[in-house]
Amino acid sequence: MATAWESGATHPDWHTIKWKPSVAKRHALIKAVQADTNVLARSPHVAHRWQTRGNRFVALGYPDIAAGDAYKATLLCVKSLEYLTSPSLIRRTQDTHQLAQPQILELAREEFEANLVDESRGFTAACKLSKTPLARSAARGEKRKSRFRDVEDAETQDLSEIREDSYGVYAAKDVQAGELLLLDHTIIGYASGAEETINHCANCYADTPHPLYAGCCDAVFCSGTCENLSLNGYHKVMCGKDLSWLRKGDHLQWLMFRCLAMVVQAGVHPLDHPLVARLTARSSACPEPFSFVECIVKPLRMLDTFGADFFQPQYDTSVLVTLQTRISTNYWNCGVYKRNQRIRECSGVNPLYSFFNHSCQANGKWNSNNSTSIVVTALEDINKGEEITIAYVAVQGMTYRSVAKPGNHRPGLQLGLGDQERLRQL
Ligand SMILES: C[S@@+](CC[C@H](N)C(=O)[O-])C[C@H]1O[C@@H](n2cnc3c(N)ncnc32)[C@H](O)[C@@H]1O
Repeated sequence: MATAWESGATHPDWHTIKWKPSVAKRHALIKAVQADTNVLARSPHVAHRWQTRGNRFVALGYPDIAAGDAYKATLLCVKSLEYLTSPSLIRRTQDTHQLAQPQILELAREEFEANLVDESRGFTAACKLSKTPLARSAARGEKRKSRFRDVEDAETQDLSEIREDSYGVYAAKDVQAGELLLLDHTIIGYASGAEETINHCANCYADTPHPLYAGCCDAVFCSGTCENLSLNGYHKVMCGKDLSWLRKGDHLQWLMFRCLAMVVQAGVHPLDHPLVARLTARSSACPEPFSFVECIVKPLRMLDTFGADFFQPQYDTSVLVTLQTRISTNYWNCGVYKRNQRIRECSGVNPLYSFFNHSCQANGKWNSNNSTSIVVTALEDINKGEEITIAYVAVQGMTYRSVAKPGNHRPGLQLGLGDQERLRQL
């Protein structure tokens, strides 16, 4: 169009467009179209302007002209997506969600206090949650977002000078080398290679010789714990759905899948779910690669699969990207070997394990135990009140060690007979 559009040059098509505007509305639309046309002459590469003008043409009864504008808007969107999917792009995450929820901290504390407790046998919890000075140096110069704002930590008065919001796991009692410290099941887990076994637990992927049947589909579980975690956590929204489009072996994708199923089934804002709200945010100084398909297309398709309306504000792109970043900051991954053969690769985001800080001279050791459940044991005697750290990187390799076969453990890692018995029961 060389000049501003003029009404009357062509006739409206009221056969295709059923709704006729009032005279006043028509005048307003014509003025708006002329203004749009002038703006487009100056800035022709703004997709939404073409779309807006196209919508006005539809309302005025010119669907053919509107189609041309809509097509130009589409071409511009495709072009900008090509730019946005460029592999050189990285995400500088701004984790801006406010998590001022003291109850999240309280819940995590209660979970630590209840872990491995068996009053009839006199077993008490070995771990507790407290503020840590470890991340202070890492946080220096950067204002960290508070997840547990307004919480007075009475137990850590001696650390009152610590302002950063970083937590760690501490010994709740004196523990001995080799002692079992924590058993942490999770909803957010995945294992590749598990399909080769006859039966594997649909929640934690452990080999399951005595399966419990879900009833609704052919899923089986290794224990009542996993059955509860699955059915009450995420299974209902994914049961019977076609998942063939999800790539096998892509761990982060499957962790996101479980996480989204969990928040949809719970019907809460993804970042408010207690298992997400507790996760530490990634420092904005550590950007991540961006992939249009992985970060946007797949999560939206997952939400659609679960029957969620992804146009709702709680599924905004910034929320989904934050969720993904939280997962990638807190997930663990390890290969499982049997007679030097890699038989499985497991990964997960575990609700209690995610509070352990890293040390190259760790006093604790983690093992995924051929499933997505994490077992933490003491590598040395640890005094009550000492921080329990683990090595995030499994330098020694994660060899296949069944808890039922203590001979497979490295020297110093043997579980006591009582611990083996406890693990079998859990
Ligand atoms: C899995 S979380 C560990 C728990 C975390 N401190 C919290 O408050 O939830 C991992 C994050 O903790 C911090 N962290 C863990 N070990 C650390 C260490 N040795 N020094 C500094 N920061 C550490 C880093 O911010 C890391 O991204």
